[in-house]
Order: sequence, then structure tokens, then C-alpha cells
Amino acid sequence: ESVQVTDEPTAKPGNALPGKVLIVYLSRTNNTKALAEIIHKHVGGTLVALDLSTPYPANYQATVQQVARENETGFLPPLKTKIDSIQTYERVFVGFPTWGMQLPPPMKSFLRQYDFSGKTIIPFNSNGGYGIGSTFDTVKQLCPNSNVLEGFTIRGGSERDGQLLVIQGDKAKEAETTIVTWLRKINVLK
Ligand SMILES: Cc1cc2nc3c(=O)[nH]c(=O)nc-3n(C[C@H](O)[C@H](O)[C@H](O)COP(=O)(O)O)c2cc1C
Repeated sequence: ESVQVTDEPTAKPGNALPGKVLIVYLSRTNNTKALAEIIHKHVGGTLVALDLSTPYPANYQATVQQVARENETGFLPPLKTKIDSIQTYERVFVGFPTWGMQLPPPMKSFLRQYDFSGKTIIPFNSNGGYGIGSTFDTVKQLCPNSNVLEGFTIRGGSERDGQLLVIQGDKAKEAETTIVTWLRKINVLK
């Protein structure tokens, strides 16, 4: 089962808007997880890692090939993670890497599995240097009755080139600064 962490923001308490927040992220090499933790520090809420019933292979190339097949066939991998009382959340942050220039299949599973009507959806992304691809557009397509806010994207690792967790140390501090600027711009932080 995934670990769920619920608490108030640790940074500048009182600066986050009222309303229950859920932060759900998919992360293989922990770059997107680092972004999720920064958001959680400032906004609070419930932090949840998206885990699969059957994890992807450890091997990178095997994973790339499996994801390509899943994208071609529209296969939605079953999730181990279950969210209790999703209807109680007003704002849902969804974090994911770019995989094959698309939204990773497990995040497609998540967005298809629950009803996000009337909620605010806030995407965030890390990628290997090729950008968001179609990921943000797919989030909008899968949440037609939600208010999807401007997303956040940053360069993360490049597993293909042996770069795993990059968003740490000075890079995590830089990411925090740009994330806080973005959260203010989209009016999630005062
Ligand atoms: C299966 C797979 C496919 C990927 N495809 C892309 C891609 O199309 N474009 C890109 O910029 N990065 C791609 N990447 C790199 C990841 O987006 C990047 O390393 C990201 O920071 C990983 O996030 P994570 O550490 O949270 O797993 C891919 C990585 C994996 C594992």
C-alpha cells in the first residue's frame, strides 16, 4: 500500500488557500516525487504516491517498450493505490514524468478511475529535456469538467543517460523557488 501523508503546510503557514488538497504523483527515479514534496511543504494536504498493481520492470529499455505498447493499445494499468473519499478534495495536484512524450499510462488510469467534476486540477511534470509533450493536453481531455490550471514543468533526470535523481541539493532549492513563483501566479499561494 502507498504511504499517505496528511498535514498542514510547513512553510509560511496561513499562506495556502483553504480547501482540501490532494497531491498525487507518479515517479520512477524520484524527480517528480521531489517536486511533489516541495508542493506539499508549501500547500499541505494529502501526499500520495501512485503505485501499480504490477510494477514496471527495473530495466529502462524494457519499460520504454512496455509503455509504448500500452500507449498504442490504450491499456490502462491497474493501480494498487486507492484514494479514500476523493469527493472531499477541492484541489488535486497531479504530478508525472513525460514518458514517450505522453502522459504515463498509470496517470491515465488514475484520471479515468475517479470523477474530478467541479474540482481544480493542477498538473506538474519533470522530463528528460524534451518537455511536456502531450501530457498537459491529455490531463485536460481526461478531466473535461474540471478547472485545469496552468501546469509546472522542469527538467528532471535522464534515465537513458544514467541520470537518475537530479532534483536534489542546489537543484531542489532552485526548483522550490520556481515552484513558489508558479503557485503564487496560479493563486494557490497568497
Ligand atoms: C519510460 C520512460 C520514457 C521517457 N520518455 C521521455 C520523453 O519522451 N521525453 C523526455 O523528455 N523524457 C523522457 N523520460 C525521462 C523522464 O521524463 C525524466 O527522467 C523524469 O525526470 C523522470 O521523473 P521521475 O524521476 O519522477 O521518474 C522518460 C523516462 C522513462 C522511464
